[in-house]
Amino acid sequence: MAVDDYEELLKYYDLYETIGAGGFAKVKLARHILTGEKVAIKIMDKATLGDDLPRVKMEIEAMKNLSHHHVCHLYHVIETANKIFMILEYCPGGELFDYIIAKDRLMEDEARVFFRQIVSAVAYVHSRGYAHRDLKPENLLIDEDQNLKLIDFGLCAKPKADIWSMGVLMYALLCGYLPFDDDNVMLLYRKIMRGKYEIPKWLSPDTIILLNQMLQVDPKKRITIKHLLNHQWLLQGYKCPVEWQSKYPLGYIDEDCITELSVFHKQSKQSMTNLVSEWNYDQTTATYLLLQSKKAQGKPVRLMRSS
Ligand SMILES: COc1cc(O)cc(Nc2ccc(C(=O)Nc3ccccc3)c(OCCC[NH3+])c2)c1
Repeated sequence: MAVDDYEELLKYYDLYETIGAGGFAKVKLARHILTGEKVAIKIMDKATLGDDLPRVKMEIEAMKNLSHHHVCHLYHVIETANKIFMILEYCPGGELFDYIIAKDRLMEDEARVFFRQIVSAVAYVHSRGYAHRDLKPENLLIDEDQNLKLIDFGLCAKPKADIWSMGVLMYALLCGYLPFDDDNVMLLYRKIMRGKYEIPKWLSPDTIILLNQMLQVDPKKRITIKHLLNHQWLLQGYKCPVEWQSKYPLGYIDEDCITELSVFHKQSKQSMTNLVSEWNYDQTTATYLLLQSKKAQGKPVRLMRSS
């Protein structure tokens, strides 16, 4: 019989339009019924995924270990006979890529605001023992407060390999095009390995120094994430180094959210705390994290009572 893969999803979420369709996934807008919060749902078909299924599992496992204000949050995972649904943080500002194109290129002080957020996210991801390995303007979304959120950990792995990509990102922010580009893959590869790139006249001396330190062909000569955090280019206009620690660390349990959940489910606070602390990335995890997000946005920490 035709198994309805959407049955469980539709218990908890109202689905709206498709906002993105990539290789083996599509992303739909949705609303979490109990909290009223908007979310993005990445929908994958297991048959279409084929050999990419392990990548998706790796990403989901990595996301369960990442909780940071500049990393897009995973709230809930639903797996059915044919589908995998990842319920993700809502980032309505679109891609950084489109933002740069729309403005042609960014001035240094605007680029610095974004780049500090990227360094913060990557330093946090590395501190958790992961490398993103696919850092590019398409994988940085803007949220409703003009803050960047790192997405798509489908290529993430344990070794660290992100510094060079951040050099390419910083160049793209300041120039509006890539430092190494060629339609012919072999010629592109040769340009990358030579490590030579055009320096437009509008780049400041400090900018050129930092780009050179990140785009070093020899990884041993490349600047480390630790030295990036308080590099003079990132400090200009700011007094403090880049803060990379998470504002709401993993496993943190918020009293107000537990209280609302225990009242709503007519459970004791202790049993509610125990259930949330299992972090099953099920409806309980989603409801708790979305309540926490409401609190962080200054919204009432309330669940919808069926009218
Ligand atoms: C960990 O976060 C991830 C992992 C991943 O594999 C994919 C995504 N993709 C996302 C997440 C959120 C959105 C989103 O909220 N978009 C949006 C919302 C309202 C208006 C416009 C866009 C997302 O959008 C994809 C289309 C953007 N070009 C992708 C996150």
